Amino acid sequence: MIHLKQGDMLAQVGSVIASIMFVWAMFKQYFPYELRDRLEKYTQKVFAFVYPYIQITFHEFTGERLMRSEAYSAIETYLSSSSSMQAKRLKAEVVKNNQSLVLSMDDNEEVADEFKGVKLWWASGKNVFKSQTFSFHQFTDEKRYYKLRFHKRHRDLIIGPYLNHVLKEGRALKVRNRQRKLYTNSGSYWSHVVFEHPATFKTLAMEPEKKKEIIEDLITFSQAEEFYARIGRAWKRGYLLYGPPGTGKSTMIAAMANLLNYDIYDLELTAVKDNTELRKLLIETSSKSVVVIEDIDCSLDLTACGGERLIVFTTNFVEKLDPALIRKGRMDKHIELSYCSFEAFKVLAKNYLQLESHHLFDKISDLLKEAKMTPADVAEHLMPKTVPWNAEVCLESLIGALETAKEEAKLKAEEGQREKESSSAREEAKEADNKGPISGKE
Ligand SMILES: Nc1ncnc2c1ncn2[C@@H]1O[C@H](COP(=O)(O)OP(=O)(O)OP(=O)(O)O)[C@@H](O)[C@H]1O
Ligand SMILES: [Mg+2]
Repeated sequence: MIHLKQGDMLAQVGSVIASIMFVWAMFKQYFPYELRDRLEKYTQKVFAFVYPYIQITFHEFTGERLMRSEAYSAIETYLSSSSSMQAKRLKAEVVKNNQSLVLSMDDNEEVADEFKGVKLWWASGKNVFKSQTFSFHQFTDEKRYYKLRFHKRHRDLIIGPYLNHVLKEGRALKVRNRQRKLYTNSGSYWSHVVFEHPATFKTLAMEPEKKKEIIEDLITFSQAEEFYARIGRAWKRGYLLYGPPGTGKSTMIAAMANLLNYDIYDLELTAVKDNTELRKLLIETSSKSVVVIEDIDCSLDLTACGGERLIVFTTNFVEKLDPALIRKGRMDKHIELSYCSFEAFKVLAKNYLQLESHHLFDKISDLLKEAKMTPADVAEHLMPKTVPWNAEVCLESLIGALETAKEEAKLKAEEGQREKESSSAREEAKEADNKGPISGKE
């Protein structure tokens, strides 16, 4: 209703203006210059009083090559949040691989916005051009735009802080809505697929304290653009994830990317010929991304890529890595992923079995202290095995496997002990042998 009224009012103002223009043209022909000049100034004042609004138009396509304007698309995204509440006609677009729907206002709609107590209006519209290229081919060209209208007394607030706020919010929303990508390299070229990994920190089996610390570190990094600029360091952070196979290193990388809404570049070093190729690949990575280098075993020059990147290395054998490679600055944060603890088991039990407690938990807690089992193996026992599904069967199966693992570990330890004893006995006998003939000679 409000929008219609505003439209009517504008139409009326328009016809009044047209009449004034006509009378003014007649007047200019018949009256002396001084009088005209004074009257012109006066009418401008009256005009500004009658219509005290400023309008700014943002066209969809700009520049000589008619590129889609970044400002237009940021405004479109920004308005999508308020327009879905206010506008009556909306356009729908599906993003994030058919998972979410983004609504934006349709042509010739108007929505109001408020900034620091000041009200302003955004209207969408389009110009339609018809062009005849061939005798029987007619093209219709539509050029869309947004028009921002506000009272002229708020000029400074709107042109400066408000428009900055709109562009910033719009870009941030776009990042949140975008479909993320998983890049892999074959040789020195990246190719990508849609990145859709369900892992989150919530489902990652790990001690809650350790998890919290990592999440805080990641979020602090992602918000630290100004800090890095101030201290004069590139906005990058290196993580080293180490631990045996199946302890969740790759899962954690997916959870990191999901937490920060970053793309993933999975760098396959064996496919890279030399440093020039490596540099090319790194330069081509985009910001807001995790560059992953799995099973790192050699030093690398990673100075080539720009800011807002996490670089994550993984290894199964941290003790074999060159200390120069893992020093802070290259790998700022070292995270150990290890065999399943009871805390980590509880996360898995909650995710897989929706169990917070169970009478078998105490037994499992004791067994996990004595038997080493990776979260991947524990998770395997918690997968549904019977129809109907039964949590106790899963827990019993895990207990059985833990007991076997404990037994094996015990046997291995005993065997190790026996080996040690027999080798020291051999050493002693050898020593005695060596001593024997010498003492005989004496
Ligand atoms: N900490 C964990 N939390 C939740 N699930 C886990 C965890 N660790 C392993 N898993 C499960 O086990 C599977 C294998 O784990 P993942 O690939 O992350 O191990 P990894 O440490 O990267 O092993 P590798 O050293 O062989 O690359 C995952 O798909 C996941 O389902
Ligand atoms: Mg892995």
